[in-house]
Amino acid sequence: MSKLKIAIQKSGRLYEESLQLLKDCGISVNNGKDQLKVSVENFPMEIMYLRNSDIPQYLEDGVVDVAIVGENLLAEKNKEIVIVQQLGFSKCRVSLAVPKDIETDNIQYFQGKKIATSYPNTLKKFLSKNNIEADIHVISGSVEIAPNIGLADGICDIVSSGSTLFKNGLRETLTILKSEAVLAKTSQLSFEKENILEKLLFRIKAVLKAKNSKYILMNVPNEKITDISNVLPVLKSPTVIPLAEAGWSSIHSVIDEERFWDVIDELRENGAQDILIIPIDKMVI
Ligand SMILES: Nc1ncnc2c1ncn2[C@@H]1O[C@H](COP(=O)(O)OP(=O)(O)OP(=O)(O)O)[C@@H](O)[C@H]1O
Ligand SMILES: O=P(O)(O)OC[C@H]1O[C@H](OP(=O)(O)OP(=O)(O)O)[C@H](O)[C@@H]1O
Ligand SMILES: [Mg+2]
Repeated sequence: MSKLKIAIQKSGRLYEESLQLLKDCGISVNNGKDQLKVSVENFPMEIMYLRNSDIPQYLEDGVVDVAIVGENLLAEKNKEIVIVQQLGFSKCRVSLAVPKDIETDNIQYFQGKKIATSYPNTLKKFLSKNNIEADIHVISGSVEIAPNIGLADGICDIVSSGSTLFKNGLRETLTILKSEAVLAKTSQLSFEKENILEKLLFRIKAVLKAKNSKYILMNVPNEKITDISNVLPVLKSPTVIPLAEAGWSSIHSVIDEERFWDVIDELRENGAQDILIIPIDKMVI
């Protein structure tokens, strides 16, 4: 029987959440120490631990079938790879930055300048789209140090919280692209493997949907049930259960994580009491 070969990062920014996602999908991973290839007992899958930067090539060659990788890296390597699902973690951006005493955010600043980066293709594409000619200096890490040691006038690198830029006296000026972890696949997957991928994707979607939603329940006077139901963004219609105390009901529903503070204010204004918000483990709709 076929097994889907999935690559995840061996160590680094993507490792923990990639592994956690697979575990949340019910895939039991028995990590042997320093084992780079692990088989899974309860799902037709084999896991390979690889360097993030090597993954696009392995995907293009079909050495691995699918992988969890940074979207920015796929943009940089520009290979024949299909993004199957955005995963919502390791969010960052690839940006240009300059020493903090340079006041302009104008891209013209970079005309004829030297820029250090680990993402030369992304940078080249962006500069040529904006008719800027610059001298690109490729380094593989610690890019933020380059202006301080006289290696470059600016940098192009990953920014997340911005603290690395700040600590190195730099300032973000222009964002080139936004990135998050994605599930990507090789362009030549067999029918059998596509089926396994479908099953995996079904589970991933249930996990992601649950992560972004909360179960909400509250007590409501019966005459307010309609008002409250109109406020709640529901899947179908809310569940209404009578309480032992006459004239009161308990309303249950699901709301988006992002919206719940706004909704809670409206619910209270409409007479809801004893509001509970509970995390959801999986959500299949
Ligand atoms: N500070 C950050 N915050 C959030 N996401 C990040 C951050 N830095 C990197 N990433 C994302 O995580 C991915 C992996 O980054 P990481 O630094 O762990 O590995 P790497 O240096 O690209 O690779 P390798 O595994 O080849 O050593 C990046 O491609 C990017 O998408
Ligand atoms: O905006 P921040 O939250 O400070 O994050 C940005 C930093 O994170 C990444 O480096 P990482 O720590 O992964 O080290 P690396 O260069 O060794 O990959 C990236 O290359 C930046 O240097
Ligand atoms: Mg890094």
